[in-house]
This record gives sequence, structure tokens and C-alpha cells, in this order.
Amino acid sequence: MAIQKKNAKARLDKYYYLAKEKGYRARAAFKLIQLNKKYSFLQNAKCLIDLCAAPGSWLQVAAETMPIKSLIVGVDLAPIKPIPKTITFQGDITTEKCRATIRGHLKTWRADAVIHDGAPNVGTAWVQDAFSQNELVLSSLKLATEFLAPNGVFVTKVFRSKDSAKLEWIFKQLFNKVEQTKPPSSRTVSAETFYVCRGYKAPKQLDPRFLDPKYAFAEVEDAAVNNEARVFNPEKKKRKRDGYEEGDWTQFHEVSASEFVQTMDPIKMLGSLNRLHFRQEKNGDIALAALDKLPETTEEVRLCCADLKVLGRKEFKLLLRWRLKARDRFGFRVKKDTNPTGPSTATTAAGAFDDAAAEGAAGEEVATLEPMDDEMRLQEEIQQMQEGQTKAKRKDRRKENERKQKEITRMQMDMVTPSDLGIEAGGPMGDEGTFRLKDVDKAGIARQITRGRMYAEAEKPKAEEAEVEEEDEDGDLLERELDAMYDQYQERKEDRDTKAKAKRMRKLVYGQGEEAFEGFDKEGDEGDDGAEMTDAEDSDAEFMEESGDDEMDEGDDAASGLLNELRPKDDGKGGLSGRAASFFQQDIFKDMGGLGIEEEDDDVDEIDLARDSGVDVASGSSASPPLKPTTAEPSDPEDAEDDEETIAAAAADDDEEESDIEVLHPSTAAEDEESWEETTSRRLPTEREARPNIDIITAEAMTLAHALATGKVTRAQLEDDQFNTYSHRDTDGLPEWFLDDEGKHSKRQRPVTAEAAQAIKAKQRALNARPIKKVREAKARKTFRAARRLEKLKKKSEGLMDEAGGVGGMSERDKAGEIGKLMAKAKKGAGKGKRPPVKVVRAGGQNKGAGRPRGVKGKYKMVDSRLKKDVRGEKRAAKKRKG
Ligand SMILES: C[S@@+](CC[C@H](N)C(=O)[O-])C[C@H]1O[C@@H](n2cnc3c(N)ncnc32)[C@H](O)[C@@H]1O
Repeated sequence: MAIQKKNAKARLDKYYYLAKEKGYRARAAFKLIQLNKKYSFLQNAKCLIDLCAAPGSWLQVAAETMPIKSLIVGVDLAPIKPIPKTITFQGDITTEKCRATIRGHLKTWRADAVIHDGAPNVGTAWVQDAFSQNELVLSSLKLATEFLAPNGVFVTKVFRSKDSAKLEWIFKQLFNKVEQTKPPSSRTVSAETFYVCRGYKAPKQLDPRFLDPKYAFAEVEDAAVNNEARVFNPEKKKRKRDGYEEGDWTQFHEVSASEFVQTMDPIKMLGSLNRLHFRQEKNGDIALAALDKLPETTEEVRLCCADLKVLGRKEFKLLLRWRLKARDRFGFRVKKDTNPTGPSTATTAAGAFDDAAAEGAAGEEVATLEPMDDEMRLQEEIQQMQEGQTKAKRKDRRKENERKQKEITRMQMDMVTPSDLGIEAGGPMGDEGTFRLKDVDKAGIARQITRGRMYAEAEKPKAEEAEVEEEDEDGDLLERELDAMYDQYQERKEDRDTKAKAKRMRKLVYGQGEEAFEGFDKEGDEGDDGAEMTDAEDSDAEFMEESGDDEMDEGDDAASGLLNELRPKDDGKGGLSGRAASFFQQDIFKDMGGLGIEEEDDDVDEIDLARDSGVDVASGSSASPPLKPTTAEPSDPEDAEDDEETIAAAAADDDEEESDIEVLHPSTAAEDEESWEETTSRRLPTEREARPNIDIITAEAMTLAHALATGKVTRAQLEDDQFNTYSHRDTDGLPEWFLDDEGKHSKRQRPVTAEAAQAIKAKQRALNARPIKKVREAKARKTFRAARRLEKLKKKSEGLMDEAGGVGGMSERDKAGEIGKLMAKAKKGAGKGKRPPVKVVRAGGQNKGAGRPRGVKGKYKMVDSRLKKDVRGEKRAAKKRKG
């Protein structure tokens, strides 16, 4: 699946997001980063010219990598928004004006690096695109030769085409070291590649034809056509990119069959001609007439001669044999040189045309063939080797996966005992244990196994293998670094967004697909204001819960999971100790209700609960009451042991089971009958206590609950439904960032009924209508203060009233006045929190100049008369409109 990892489109996204995150203007920035990582030409450069720089991501990289006070000049046809520490201008790099402008900016400086990422308007015709891009490269090289300092670096993008070799040749004449490379961020589907030319030779004189596209890309004579390949391997079609051969404007070539018989190079003819004809020309060709009449010239031979371009290996063989026979008849064949090392005995390439060769060996002449093109043979060998390696790798991987799959299945089927695990791991808790249960538990595998999602773990190692497959070490390193950067990006995102953090934690615990369904909300886990929690807070709560689990993991109270399966938890409610619980997990107790052994399957519990909340479903651990009321919770270990013994005894004897259990009831049978109802109602937990406090918070969950309650869906159906297209997604080798993104969409869409949606909406509205805690508290505080003030006022008034009147004392009128004052004061106190209104004062008239306007107390605001009038007018108009 390494191919998927290398998926170019996916890369685009990755670098796109990273560029966004890093604030680069284009994802192209990573190309320069990666090129610089490999060749380190920016760190020490003091002066750089970026040709074709818009929108400017390369400039950004250069500015942040090069030493401070470096001179960085960028030019492009398109305008470039200013970038700190750089000089940019608009211009065409093919023009003299651009050259002069650069000269103006550089003055006497010479550039340590000239970088060029130009692309002409790509999208017309491929050949044309490549050609104009190569022309652009030459233009940039021309500028580089003018501005580069000796030993300078020139980096350019080149579109692979038949001209790139010519460019490479030119680069090599001007630079000491020329390397072609394709950074990982460059899409594999793109024909672009980069040349990094180091050590500029700075020649004193340079022939201008070097940089002239007319000469630079002039056609050199093509290499000889490999006719052998055409004849020996005609089925392997080669793409012909070159078009017509120089000076050969016809597409059709033929010679007479007699010429073919007479030629000493039959292979060339078969490889290059279209037809061998038997047509008699004006003067007549006796050889051809004779050939035409030969019994060996069968209909099949004629047909083959008619169109050589469509022939396969077998037909060519036939023609060659026919030719030899004809030559035999005409007496052309010369006795073969008996010297086995002689050229005439040269075997046919790669054993091709053995028959013809054998025949030749018997006669005088053989079709002496040059060995097949070395390059082709080499390619074939490399291909075979690669295929062999891939096969071996695939086989290894398959074996490894099978092994892991088996292990998981064994674990799932409880076929692995603690001692099994311990053999390899030095004990289940051993530090170096391969199967350390804590690790297994932490990774959430237990849950995945119980949910049938073991594939995720089984396939995980593939991703690592995929990495191993990568050949390019630098590319690998960069990939890893980018993955790390993506992780950092995620972390930063999580810091900003708690919801994302909660999601990630959930994913860690539940695995990829599990996060999607968030239909149930455990109210019990919330604080007082649980109902008022927003989504984000909600997720936070879950996150806290999960991380809490993690912490607990370290201690003795390990969270649920495999650890607990091997050492069943004593929850204190069921009253069964670990030992007792594991004892009762045996099959023979399976159908015995009320032993207090709880199933651990979360999903099933949820389903049960949803069902319980509906009509008649009575199953589910928490709803099974019989033992609970009668088994007192063991207050000390001895009690617990007693209980175990009693239950064990009960279990040992099936017949006595009932009576034994009843022994636990301290009441007699008669009493039981009488007080059954009362006891049950007293001792049974209330319906609310019996079930975990689960609230339905999404329309999906509501729909599901409704379907379960009304019997439209059965529990079994729901369980079956867990195994769907999405539960077996092949995520092997896919990078995390891709999975993150895909996880948002690639999930099961559960149906939602209109009623459910409405019910949830109504619930939400009700929640929204409730004041939040702080408002409630503020209101309560206000009421409390008002009550306190009233109380004080009351006391003071009573004191005043009790005061004696008469001479020197207060008259009734004074008392009333005093009380009035007190009341006014209390009233003022009540409005203490309110801000005094700001008085709007018109500037001008009396209120000229600085200082407080006369007769204005408190806060005021000076406005100009126009504003004051306008505001008044607006207010009046608004009043009128109202009514
Ligand atoms: C792939 S972009 C360059 C991206 C740039 N390296 C960056 O990191 O943002 C190619 C640029 O080449 C520019 N270009 C094409 N022909 C040009 C020319 N003759 N002179 C100047 N710029 C040219 C285009 O305007 C385009 O902005």
C-alpha cells in the first residue's frame, strides 16, 4: 500500500495544509525547503535572485533561512505582495528591462544563488508547454550567468522532455556539479523535476549560442533505430514522441520481396519497412517473378509481406525462414564458416529465432543478429529482480498478518491464558512484555476486539512496512519530519480547540470509527450544570473522563479492559469478589440469573438501556434485581468470603440452588409472601438507580431508541449492523492526516426521523431557555442583598419609632422624614450597580472651550450640535414608526 502513501493528490493536500498552517503563500515553499535541506545553499547565501517568484513562497523561505541583512530580489510577471526582507518587482525574465532592473538592485553585488521555479501558462499542449518552459529555463540560466558569483548555485525547475538532456548538458558545461532531483513535495504525476547546479565556473567568455534556444535545442542526429527490438519484440510497443523522422515526411515504405531475399540485413528491412511487394515493375524483375512462383511463397507469407507493421514475433520468424529457403533455392547461400567463434555463428539475441539460427547453422548463412540492446536486457533483468523482491516482501507481510490475525482471534476467543501471555512476555505485567496487558488496554485494542474491530491493529504494522519500502532515504526522512509537523499542527489545533482534543482522545480510546456516534450523554458524569453544557464542554468532560482513565491505569484501580477481564472487577455493588466473579463466569452458570456478574459490552448495555427506557425489555445487568436486595454488601473481607462460600456452595449443587440462594434472605417464606411487594419496592433500586443515567442527545440516538422501543429493530439486528462497509475500511498505509480528514465523512449515516429531530430540537430549546448558572447566581445574590437591606431598614425604622418624643425628642413628623430618608438611601443602594447616565452636551454657545460645561454634574459627553440633532431626529422617527 506504499503506493497509496505516495499518492500525489494526497501529498498535495498535505503540503497544502502545512503551507496554510505555516503561513506560506504556496505549497511550492516545501519544494525549496526540501531542496535546501538536501543541498544547503540558502543558509550561507548573502544574495539571492528568485526568478518567477509570485506569489512568493520561495521568497518567504529564503527570507527566513538566509542570514539577516541578505539581499533577496524576486521578480515575476505577476505582482508579488510585499514580503519583509525582500525586494520584489514585476517583470518578464526574458526581457532586457528585467535584467537591467535586477542589475539596479544588485549594484555591484553578485548572487550566491539564483533560483527559478518558472512555469509558463501551462495547459496548452504538453510539448509546447515543455518547450516554452525549457526556454524559460534558458532565460533564467542566462540571468544566472550574468549575476552569479563564482561557485554560486543555480536551482531550476525543468519539465522532463526530450530537451531536458540538452539542458543538462548545458548546465554541466557551466557548473561543476549538476544534480537532478525531485523533492517529495513535488507531485509524482507532474513532469517537473529540479536541477541543482553548484559551483558556477564563471567563464570569462561564453558563446551566446549556448543560451540560445535555437541552438541549444537543435536536433542532433537521432541514435540508430533499434530494428532488432522491433523485430524480436514487436508486441512491446514504444511510445513515439518524436513524430516524423527528419527529412522523412512519408509514413509508408516498401521494397520488393526479391530485395528482401537478397539483402544482407533482413532485420533492418523487417524493422523499418511497411510492406514487401510482389508487384512487377515495368522492366520486370525475374527474381521477383521466380520468387512469386516458389511453392514456399505461400498465401500466409504473402499476407505477412503485405503489412509488416502488424506482424508479431511468430510471423517475422516465418518470413525469415522463407527468406532462407528462397536464398537456398536461388543458390545465394554461402557455406557457413565452421569457426564457432566467427561472426556468422553469432547466436540470435536472447535465443530468439532459434530455428532460423539452427537452419543457418546447417546451411551456409545465418541471419546474423546483433545481441539485443544492452539497455533493454538490463531493464528486463532489473524488472525481474524487482518483481521477485516485491513478491518476497508481499509473502512476508502476508505471513506476518496471518500470524497476528490468528493471535487476535485466539485472544478474542479467550484461548489465550495469562500464562500463555507470560511465556513470551515474562509475565503479563513484565516490563518488556510484548503482550503487556496495560499497553494492550491503553491502545484500546480490548474494546476493538470486543467490537469486532481487530483489523485495525492487525494492519497497523503495514504502515511501518510501507515506510520501509520507501527507497529514497532523504524522502523518507522528510516524510517523517512532515508527519511530525502534522502532529504538531494537530497538537496546536487541539490547544486552541478543546473539542478537537476530546475527539482525538476519543479516537485514541475507541479507534477511528467509534467517535462518530455521540448519541448518548451520560448525565451522571456531568456536574450540576450538566444539562447546560455545550457540545464543546461536553466533549471536554468526556476527555477528562478518558484522561482520568489513563491516569488510573497507572494505579491499581485499572480501568476496564483486558486487565479486568483476567481479574474481574469487584465493583462493590454486586458483592462478588474477583475470584468469585471469575468462578461464576464459567459456562455452567451462564443461564443462572442474578449472580451479579455483569456483562461488559458497552454497546450491548447501551442498546439494553435504550430498550429499557422504552417498553418491555427487562434484560441487562443493572436491571436484574434478585440478589442485590438480599446480599448485603460485604463490609469486610470475611463477610465477602462468607458470601463467596455460600454462592459457591449454591453453584456446586444445582438442585439446591434455589434454597441456597434463599438462605441469604433472612426472612421466612410466609413473611416473604406477605412482604414481597413491600420488600421489593423497599430494597430494589428505583428504576432510575437501576439504569445508568443516560440521556439521549442526538436525533440519531433518539431514532435508534425509538426504533428499539417500538420493536422496529431488534438488538440482534443492531449488532449485525455493526459489521458494515465502514467497519472494515482498509486504512493500511494511509497517513494520519488523510485518515483524520476522511474520518469526518467516511462513516455510516444513520437515519433520522422527523419526530426524533423535533424531539431533540424541543429539548435543546428547553435547555437554551434555562438561565445559565452564573445568571441564576447573580439573581440570587441580588435578591439576598435586597432582603438584607430591607431587614436593616426595618430595624432602623423600628428604632426610630420607639424613640421617645416630647421635648428634645423627635416629633412624629421628623421620624417620618428620617424614615423616608432611610428608604431613599436604601433605594439608592439598590441601584448602586447601575451606571449614572451620560449627559450629552452640545458644544458651542456657553459651552465653548475646554472644561466642564456649566450646570452639568456627573459624566457628560460633548457632541456637536449637528450630531445631537441627528440623534434626536432618529429617536423621534423611531418613536413615530413604533406607534
Ligand atoms: C509556479 S509559479 C512560481 C511559484 C513561486 N516559486 C512561489 O514559491 O510562490 C510560476 C510563476 O512563473 C511566472 N512566470 C512565467 N513566465 C514568466 C516570465 N516570463 N517572467 C517572469 N515570471 C514568469 C508566473 O507568473 C508564475 O507566477
